[in-house]
Amino acid sequence: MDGVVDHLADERNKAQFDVEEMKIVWAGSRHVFELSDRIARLVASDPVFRKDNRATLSRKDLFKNTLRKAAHAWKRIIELRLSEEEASKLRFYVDEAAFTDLHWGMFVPAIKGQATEEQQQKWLPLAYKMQIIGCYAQTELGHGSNVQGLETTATFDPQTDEFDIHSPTLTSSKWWPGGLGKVSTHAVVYARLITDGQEHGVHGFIVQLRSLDDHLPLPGITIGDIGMKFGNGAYNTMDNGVTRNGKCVRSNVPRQLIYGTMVFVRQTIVSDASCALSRAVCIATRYSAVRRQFGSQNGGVETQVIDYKTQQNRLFPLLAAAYAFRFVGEWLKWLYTDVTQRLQANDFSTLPEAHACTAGLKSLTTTFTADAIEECRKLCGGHGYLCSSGLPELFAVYVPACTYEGDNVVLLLQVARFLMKTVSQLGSEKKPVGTTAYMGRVEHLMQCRCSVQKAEDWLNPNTILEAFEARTARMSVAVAQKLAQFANPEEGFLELSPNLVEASVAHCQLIVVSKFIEKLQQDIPGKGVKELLGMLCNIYALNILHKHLGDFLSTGSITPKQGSLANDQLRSLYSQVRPNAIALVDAFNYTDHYLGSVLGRYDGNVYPKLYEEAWKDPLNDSVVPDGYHEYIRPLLKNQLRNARL
Ligand SMILES: CC/C=C\C/C=C\C/C=C\C/C=C\CC/C=C/C(=O)SCCNC(=O)CCNC(=O)[C@H](O)C(C)(C)COP(=O)(O)OP(=O)(O)OC[C@H]1O[C@@H](n2cnc3c(N)ncnc32)[C@H](O)[C@@H]1OP(=O)(O)O
Ligand SMILES: Cc1cc2nc3c(=O)[nH]c(=O)nc-3n(C[C@H](O)[C@H](O)[C@H](O)COP(=O)(O)OP(=O)(O)OC[C@H]3O[C@@H](n4cnc5c(N)ncnc54)[C@H](O)[C@@H]3O)c2cc1C
Repeated sequence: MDGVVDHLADERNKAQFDVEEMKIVWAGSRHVFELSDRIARLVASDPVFRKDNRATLSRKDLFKNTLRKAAHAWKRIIELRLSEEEASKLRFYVDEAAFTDLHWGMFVPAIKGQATEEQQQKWLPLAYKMQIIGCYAQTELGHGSNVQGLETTATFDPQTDEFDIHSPTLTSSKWWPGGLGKVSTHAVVYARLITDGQEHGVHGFIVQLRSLDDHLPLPGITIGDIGMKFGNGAYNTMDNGVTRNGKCVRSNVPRQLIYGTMVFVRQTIVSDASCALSRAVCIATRYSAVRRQFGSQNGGVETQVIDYKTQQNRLFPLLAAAYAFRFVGEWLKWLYTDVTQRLQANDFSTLPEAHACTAGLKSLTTTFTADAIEECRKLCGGHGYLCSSGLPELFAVYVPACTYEGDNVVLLLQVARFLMKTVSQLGSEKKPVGTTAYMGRVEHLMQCRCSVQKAEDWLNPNTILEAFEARTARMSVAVAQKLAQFANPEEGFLELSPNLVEASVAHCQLIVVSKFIEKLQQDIPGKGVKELLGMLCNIYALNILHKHLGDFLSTGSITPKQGSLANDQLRSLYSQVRPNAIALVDAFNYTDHYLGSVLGRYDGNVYPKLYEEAWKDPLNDSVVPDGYHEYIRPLLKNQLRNARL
């Protein structure tokens, strides 16, 4: 900030905690913080990674620009001999959806998780050096959620020792895979395995799609892009593809491992939610401190909009959620690592819980984040609607996360199956463990009474936890009892699916709250850091309680009076967080390049920069617009009307 006026300096001076230490907590460790900081600055200072022109480029130019950036990123990774961790951070800060996301995020993990040793030795070195580019081709035109309904077949031909991959119908065309449309040379294709005329369910196969010499599709394969997607710029940097038919290599893995890639990617999506959410919150918080409306006395300064309680009530729960998702993401990473180690030792016992947690938390965090980005846009008033605020593009890129890698409702129904199974086993030998351990105390949770008598009582983590546990246990048991009344359980499951989804949401919210509380039990250094995190944890929990008051009241987990006290406590927490708001978003340590927002600039110098940015629009290249002579001038001169007379 040398030589630059910091319009937010007063705000930064108000902070009551050690921001530098909070940056370490947010990053996860000092090592990750230093590495991220170095790579973020490297990307920000490289003109090839400029991204402020995305909204005005045509699709073709946008796509070519993405190819250029991806090639440049790879060049820098090689030149600087970046480690895998550094390279992945570099792609993160380049911040442009591209085929490389799928290559590194799904193709490589699918081979690592599903291929045999021999296959890995063949394919991984090629993929690591980007001598082949891969994608993940599961979804078809006719089926996405219903993986077992995929129509593509892989028929083994013992004569040639090959699998014949066939898409027999239009609906069996692979449709959506990122990177498939224009770039990928290879794909992990999911198809129904057929040997000796017998079907063996859906398996993954590595298929070469394009020639490595001239990039043309191999014989029998038709490939293209599926067309423009939501939002200008945004996810249109990605080629999502359609393809039909093909020959392929082979695969032979246990069925459960086929699901492993989805568990892995869902886990990364939860961490990614905290990034997208924190980014939107950073923009809205800084702008809310800069923006002033009303309240001036005798010509004095007007009120910063961040000081309005309604603004705080909308903004601070989102800030709290960004931290909450960060910590639950950390925990989920640990869970995934643990389950992977067990799977390698042929222990599949924790896979159902890992599946339920990744599916449920992916659903919860992406739904919340997509809604929150839109809320942040509204929190920035009219200027939030400008592309230069960064929020429209962030929303357009982010919102498909509610659909890809599993539709969020379909995923919650998976959690519901897991929950109902857990409830049905209560009282048996099989004790609930991990995230469902609380169900082991179901008798207590069904009849316990919340002890809150005054607002401050809601600051006790055990009180919060018990209220959340009671709500979830009671909702789960109630829906399980209703299910038991159906002669056909599958019919009951369909009929009661809205209630089941609500119980799943409650369970996932409980996980997030409990992992935040667990985080606070760790040793967290730095003046005031733990205190601020404690406030955010309480805001996250009490805001959910307020928003889902109906659940808490109808299950009798709290009384109306206690609900009202929770709300009083929330308001008091907002006042305590307010002086720390700017420092709390500074702790994300985002560069202005990564934020990509005039409203969220670190220095808060919003108005001159908004003005400057507006002049850069191609529409302002000429003072008199194209089309004036054809369409405006005749109108003004009434020439058309005169001609008719
Ligand atoms: C810009 C990018 C930003 C961020 C991302 C960051 C990093 C990530 C990198 C790249 C991502 C980039 C872009 C996104 C790309 C998107 C890719 C995709 O979308 S790929 C396609 C994903 N498709 C799906 O997710 C399909 C959803 N459907 C399913 O998962 C399943 O089919 C479903 C669970 C719905 C199946 O239901 P059902 O028919 O009941 O089950 P089935 O018979 O198949 O199985 C029964 C049995 O298995 C259990 N099970 C199901 N799934 C899993 C699993 N994943 N793991 C473990 N176990 C599983 C199920 O519970 C059941 O068990 P029981 O018999 O009840 O014990
Ligand atoms: C940007 C983007 C990138 C993608 N990238 C890839 C990729 O790289 N590779 C790939 O293979 N796929 C990819 N996909 C596809 C994606 O995984 C699927 O779109 C997703 O799994 C949802 O499936 P669907 O489209 O079949 O939705 P549908 O299942 O058709 O959903 C339609 C509606 O039906 C509801 N519904 C469906 N089933 C049920 C049920 N059992 N009970 C209640 N409601 C139900 C859903 O909630 C939803 O409201 C991508 C999609 C997008 C948008």
